[in-house]
Amino acid sequence: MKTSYPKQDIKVLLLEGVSRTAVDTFQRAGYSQIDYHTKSLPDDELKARIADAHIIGIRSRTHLTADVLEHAKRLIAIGCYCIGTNQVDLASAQRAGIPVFNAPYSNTRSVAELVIAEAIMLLRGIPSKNALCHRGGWTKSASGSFEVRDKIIGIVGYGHIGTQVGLLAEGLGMRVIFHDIESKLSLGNARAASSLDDLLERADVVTLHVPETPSTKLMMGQSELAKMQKGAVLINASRGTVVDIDALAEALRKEHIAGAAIDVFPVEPQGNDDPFVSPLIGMDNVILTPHIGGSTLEAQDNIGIEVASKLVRYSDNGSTLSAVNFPEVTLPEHPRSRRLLHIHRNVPGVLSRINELFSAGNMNIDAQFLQTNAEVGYVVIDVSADENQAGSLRDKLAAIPGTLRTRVLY
Ligand SMILES: NC(=O)c1ccc[n+]([C@@H]2O[C@H](COP(=O)([O-])OP(=O)(O)OC[C@H]3O[C@@H](n4cnc5c(N)ncnc54)[C@H](O)[C@@H]3O)[C@@H](O)[C@H]2O)c1
Ligand SMILES: O=C(O)CC[C@@H](O)C(=O)O
Repeated sequence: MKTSYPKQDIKVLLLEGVSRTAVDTFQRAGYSQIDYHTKSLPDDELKARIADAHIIGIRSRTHLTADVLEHAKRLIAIGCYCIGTNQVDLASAQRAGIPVFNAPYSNTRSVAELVIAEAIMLLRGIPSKNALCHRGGWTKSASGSFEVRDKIIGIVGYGHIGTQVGLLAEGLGMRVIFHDIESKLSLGNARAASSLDDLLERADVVTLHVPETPSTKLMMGQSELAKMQKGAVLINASRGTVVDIDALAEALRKEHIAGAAIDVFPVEPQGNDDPFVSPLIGMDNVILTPHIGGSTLEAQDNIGIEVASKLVRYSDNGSTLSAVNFPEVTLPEHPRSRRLLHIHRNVPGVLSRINELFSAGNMNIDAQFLQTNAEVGYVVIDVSADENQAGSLRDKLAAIPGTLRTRVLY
């Protein structure tokens, strides 16, 4: 399909070693300018490269702050090749008329499998036994080792990952309780706890699956850790900001918490060559992993295709289905029409100004799609017009007060 801006001129910046399936997906769709990096970029370089990019793909290490987005003068879309989107200033992106896409389920199963494996390892006390064996020690004893069968797993955040963990845990004979701020359908025999405290007081394994938000920041602090049963274990594969890591280190030192598996940290290294620093280093009863909960080849390959396909679809067709910060519009193909995209601040009068423009030009609208949220309106207009008319329409649309962005797709 021919687009107003030739595809071969659309610059795609892919960072943090997203799967090569993303590159293949762009290439198959006719995009050839792909700037691929295996790492995240230092702030200065990120600002310099994003200034030129039309599409950017990142994982969790690249922070697209308001300041960085200020430099992104040509950017039309952002792809997070992961579930979490907390690393992007979603409100600033929206204000700039830039939709953000992610892969909401592609690594769910990978995280859930790791969590179950860690629950078994922690309840058996394997991390400490493993560490001691590596030092030439031998602790052949059942003391402090338990089956997971019939134990209670407490899931904090009963969303996509939390529910998968619950189902797998139930398959192992665990009893499942959960806490969520939303009312949730219990799967299998899972039961909602009456509160976070209730969950913490009852669970043998507490596992966290909440997003990074103001309400989850340090939600597991000193007092919450103290509410956990003595000898219980904690798993965090959500975000590093959710747990007060110093308080956790203290609870582990005091042996109130028997063990922990931590995949995410308040501060994570920028890349694989940078050092990892944490108060948990050296604790034998802690499994430390470098934010790889979702890092399986299956998950990463699927994420590469899923997010790249969403970006291609938006760039080629204007569809914003499943954007996380933007009005969602699913669009049919437009083989015989010019398609005009108009993104504006959601203030009164913009739509009537747009429609006035078309009636004044005596132009036939073949189809019109509109979706709004509190901040932004997204109108897509398919119109019978030649290339020049469409170009002049785009300029007139761009002049409407409140306009954030306009594009023409031919
Ligand atoms: N370690 C990894 O590699 C990895 C991989 C994937 C996802 N994650 C993280 O896991 C998080 C969860 O993923 P998901 O797909 O299950 O998300 P989700 O949106 O499906 O589920 C999150 C759940 O948490 C609930 N929640 C939000 N705030 C809460 C609060 N204060 N208290 C209790 N519940 C609350 C929500 O209502 C929702 O049900 C992601 O946001 C991401 O940060 C990490
Ligand atoms: O791949 C990543 O960097 C992040 C993985 C995970 O935290 C997610 O949010 O999906």
